[in-house]
Amino acid sequence: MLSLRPHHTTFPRTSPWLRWGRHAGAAAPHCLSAAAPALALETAAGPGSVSFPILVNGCTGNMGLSVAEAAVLRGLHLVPVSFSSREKVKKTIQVGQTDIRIYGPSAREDVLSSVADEFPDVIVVDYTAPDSVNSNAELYCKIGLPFVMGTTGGNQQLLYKSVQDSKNYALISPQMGKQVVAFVALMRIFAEQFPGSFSGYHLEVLESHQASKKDTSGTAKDVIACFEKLGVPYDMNRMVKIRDPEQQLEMVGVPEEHIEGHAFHLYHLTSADDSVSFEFQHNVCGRSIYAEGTIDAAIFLHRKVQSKDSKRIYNMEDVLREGYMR
Ligand SMILES: NC(=O)C1=CN([C@@H]2O[C@H](COP(=O)(O)OP(=O)(O)OC[C@H]3O[C@@H](n4cnc5c(N)ncnc54)[C@H](OP(=O)(O)O)[C@@H]3O)[C@@H](O)[C@H]2O)C=CC1
Ligand SMILES: O=C(O)C1=N[C@H](C(=O)O)C[C@H](O)C1
Repeated sequence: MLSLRPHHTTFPRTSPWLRWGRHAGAAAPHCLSAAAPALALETAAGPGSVSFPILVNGCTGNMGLSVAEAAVLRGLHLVPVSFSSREKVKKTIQVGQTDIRIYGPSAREDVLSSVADEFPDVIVVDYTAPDSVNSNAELYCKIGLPFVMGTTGGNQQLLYKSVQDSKNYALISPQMGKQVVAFVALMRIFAEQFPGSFSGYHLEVLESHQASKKDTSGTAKDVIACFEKLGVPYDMNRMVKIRDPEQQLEMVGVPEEHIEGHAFHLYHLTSADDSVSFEFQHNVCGRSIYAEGTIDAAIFLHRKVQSKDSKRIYNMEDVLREGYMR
């Protein structure tokens, strides 16, 4: 059975990708082709450690909740509000000692304006859904709330334009896992140093995520852009996106306990005459790598805002370059 487990150590006689393609590729599913907020804050900051208010949008979801929990553990003040795409949501979510009240879309602007007044040094973190990236970002920019955008998708060009035009501060990255960010940076440098060096090669890309993931991997798109600079054209429609839990267990080798939260990526390059092949993988189980990276990103952005840095838009590579790699 094909296994792409992260700790896979034996060198396969044929590449996992080829075996996968032969047995599974054809069957792979083409899943994608208002009221003022309560102000009680929680902090566990020790003496000397940095602390500031953080508002996590998307706390009803997996990443939002993980980031809120990580924020409390890192001693940040969790602002007790978050939002939902649903109007009729009457809900609070408990994170540590804090009850986070969930508001519907129509309350967003009033609640966020109150937050901006009450917590002038707040950093917003967004882990919502691809179709809310642009409207959320526009609102943060309108109110002047610095934000970390972890949500993937949306119109990325428009996202950058909204921040540029408003002169707001933002850190935007489809990948917050610092070691994965370092890998993508390496691929970018590789492509810049040796453009066209893989001309004539053929690329196959596979990504597997939990069934609830709505979009194509934003990280895979960034890595593919590097392969294109290396001389390998790629049609995004060819990407194999696995969202079916059974296939993930049996063919991808995702551990059962991580079917609901994993991100496995495989890039396979073959020379025109099939005599040479390269393979790159990054396989993540769970979400802690992203939650930790997001808190580092928020701390980084908070420092930039406080120091009134002239640069306003950042990514995770900026965070790593300033010493947050660990
Ligand atoms: N940058 C990175 O490193 C990572 C990025 N991601 C990205 O983060 C995003 C979220 O992922 P994940 O947490 O797994 O997804 P989930 O589906 O688990 O959670 C998303 C949550 O967003 C809420 N939501 C949807 N629309 C809105 C809106 N307009 N305003 C406020 N809340 C909204 C939904 O709640 P409701 O139904 O109540 O509206 C839902 O609970 C995805 O784009 C994913 O690709 C994920 C992991 C790492
Ligand atoms: O939705 C996810 O889970 C993930 N999304 C990000 C992406 O689309 O690149 C990062 C990681 O793959 C997990």
